[in-house]
Amino acid sequence: MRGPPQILVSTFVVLPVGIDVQPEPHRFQIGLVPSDNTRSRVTLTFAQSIDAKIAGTGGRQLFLSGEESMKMTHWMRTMHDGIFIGVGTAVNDNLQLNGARPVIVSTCITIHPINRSISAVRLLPFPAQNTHFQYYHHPRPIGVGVSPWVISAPPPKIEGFFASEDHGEKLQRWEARRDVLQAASATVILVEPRQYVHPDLPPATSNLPPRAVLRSLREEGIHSVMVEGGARVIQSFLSERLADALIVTTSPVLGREQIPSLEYIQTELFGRDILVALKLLS
Ligand SMILES: NC(=O)C1=CN([C@@H]2O[C@H](COP(=O)(O)OP(=O)(O)OC[C@H]3O[C@@H](n4cnc5c(N)ncnc54)[C@H](O)[C@@H]3O)[C@@H](O)[C@H]2O)C=CC1
Ligand SMILES: Nc1nc(O)c(N)c(N[C@@H]2O[C@H](COP(=O)(O)O)[C@@H](O)[C@H]2O)n1
Repeated sequence: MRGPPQILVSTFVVLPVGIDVQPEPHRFQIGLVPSDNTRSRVTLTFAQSIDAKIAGTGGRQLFLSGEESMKMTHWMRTMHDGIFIGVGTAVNDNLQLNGARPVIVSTCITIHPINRSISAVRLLPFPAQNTHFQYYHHPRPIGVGVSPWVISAPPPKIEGFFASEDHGEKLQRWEARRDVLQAASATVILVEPRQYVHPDLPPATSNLPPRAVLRSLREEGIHSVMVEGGARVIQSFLSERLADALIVTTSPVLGREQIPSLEYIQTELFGRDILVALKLLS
């Protein structure tokens, strides 16, 4: 493939008049700076089935994209300064994330399976076994890894009715987890957690505030991020209207497992609609 696919050129690339598309990804400038230039620009992207699933039952990773659209996704990664995912995805998928600096958003504020772990080694399985870390430590011809950044916030001290008596312990666990990540080459970037509205109300969300996250990334020199998921990250970015562009791959499969197998027939564009034809196999 010579240069990025046309859809990415149309969406992102700003070229001076008369200049042809060049094959080196780093020569492209991402167009469309965000209106608020104190934060990184966001491309929100994910792959879904025709019944709008991005993951299988129990969060099982779905391999939705075909060869060509996965290549397109890899191209898109190289056109951004960072690839952004939630810790749910980092732990669930054995991802490579090649092409740009991976940025993982992770919080210890409320219960997450990772936070429940006691042992420092299990606090985040990501560094030890993940393919991306393996590339970083043992670069291979298919892609040299870049050490990941993890954005986090220490557990805040909650006062009032919902005060956590074990705050000291939680903080210690968070520090141990941070040390494990740093020892495995990750850079940990801190952001201010959300402020709770009232001390007598339970914390509404464990999420780190996306806008503050994007501001700190911009301060670190990340001008554009490709936000890949997972479900909760997509939801929180969309609900705060933090997407400058949206690229969605729709694959001709059904995500629901109880549906019998389907034979793929054809995909065709009708104007701006995508028509997918499938045959139900009895
Ligand atoms: N089809 C696709 O394109 C993709 C699918 N996936 C799938 O998504 C699933 C994982 O999704 P989730 O479990 O929802 O995890 P997630 O990857 O969305 O991570 C959520 C976690 O990130 C942390 N977080 C911190 N700040 C946050 C914020 N502002 N918004 C949201 N989360 C924040 C929290 O600890 C939260 O529990 C996996 O099954 C994975 O295979 C993931 C990426 C792409
Ligand atoms: N575009 C796309 N298509 C799919 O079918 C997917 N499952 C995903 N998921 C995202 O890509 C990551 C895995 O890709 P690499 O192994 O790094 O190439 C996965 O973790 C999700 O972020 N995306």
